[in-house]
Amino acid sequence: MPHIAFIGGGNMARSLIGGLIKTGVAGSTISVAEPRADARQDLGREFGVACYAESHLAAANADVVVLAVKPQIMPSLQKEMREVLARQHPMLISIAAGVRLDQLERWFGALPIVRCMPNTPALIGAGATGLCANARVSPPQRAQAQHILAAVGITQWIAEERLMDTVTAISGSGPAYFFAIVEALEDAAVAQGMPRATARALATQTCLGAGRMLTEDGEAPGVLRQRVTSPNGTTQAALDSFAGDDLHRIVARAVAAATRRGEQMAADLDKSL
Ligand SMILES: NC(=O)C1=CN([C@@H]2O[C@H](COP(=O)(O)OP(=O)(O)OC[C@H]3O[C@@H](n4cnc5c(N)ncnc54)[C@H](O)[C@@H]3O)[C@@H](O)[C@H]2O)C=CC1
Ligand SMILES: O=C(O)[C@@H]1CCC=N1
Repeated sequence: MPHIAFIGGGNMARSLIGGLIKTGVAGSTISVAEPRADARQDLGREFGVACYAESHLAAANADVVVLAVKPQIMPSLQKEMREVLARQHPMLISIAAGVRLDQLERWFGALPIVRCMPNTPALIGAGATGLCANARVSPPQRAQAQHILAAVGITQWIAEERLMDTVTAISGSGPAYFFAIVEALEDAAVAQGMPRATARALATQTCLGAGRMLTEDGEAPGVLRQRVTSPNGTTQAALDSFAGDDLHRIVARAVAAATRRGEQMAADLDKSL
């Protein structure tokens, strides 16, 4: 069993650890570095993992080190981690938005590194993760990285690293877009006089139903859309309204803004050094 160390024990690390434990990974093969004492206590109690306040202690025996801190924190880890990483030579897996493979190599050394982007549905085993590896990652390490992320949902390898910012803009941030649409549907129904609880229940279940049809039916989204749309019916009226407001352009602009923000976050890290 490889030993996995998580640096950062926040939301995403908790999701990944929970997923790994559910797939049968022993808590004793996982360690976590987390500065917040209450989070350390919770993780230890819930999953039986060893928790440390200092990163180099968590990484001491690790074959795989998952970097699960905020992007802005990442460069500050190098001082504490460099020695243990040089000794252990683990595979690094970064889940930080924006942060590029060349930056990770510069901060942490010539290691096998996988940059990936999961999302919060990982919490319930329904995550979507894009992964991208540097040339030092061996085929078994690639499989190992995929195995860790597959514990919390589907995985897709991304050949061109620049597209990792697109992954962030589509699936990393994506859950928030669907939550925003449910909020908007709910508000629209409330504006027409429906009680909020009823509106929320209907909009939420519709989101779940549409998501399940997309994943279980195997049909393209356009085909599923057409099946709802009776000629000259209610759906057609709503879709015409969306088209009039140029929904595709609205979505493309939002995705471009998220992609640019990912690129900008990495550029800011370059400047801050
Ligand atoms: N929240 C999301 O939807 C997604 C987040 N991500 C990425 O995951 C990473 C973590 O995000 P979250 O889990 O949401 O954040 P979070 O804030 O819940 O977790 C980060 C944890 O790192 C800890 N930390 C801070 N300094 C540390 C240090 N020096 N050593 C060890 N731990 C330290 C914090 O106490 C905190 O518990 C970020 O880089 C983010 O870009 C990736 C995909 C989705
Ligand atoms: O908003 C963010 O920056 C992070 C990355 C993807 C989802 N949340």
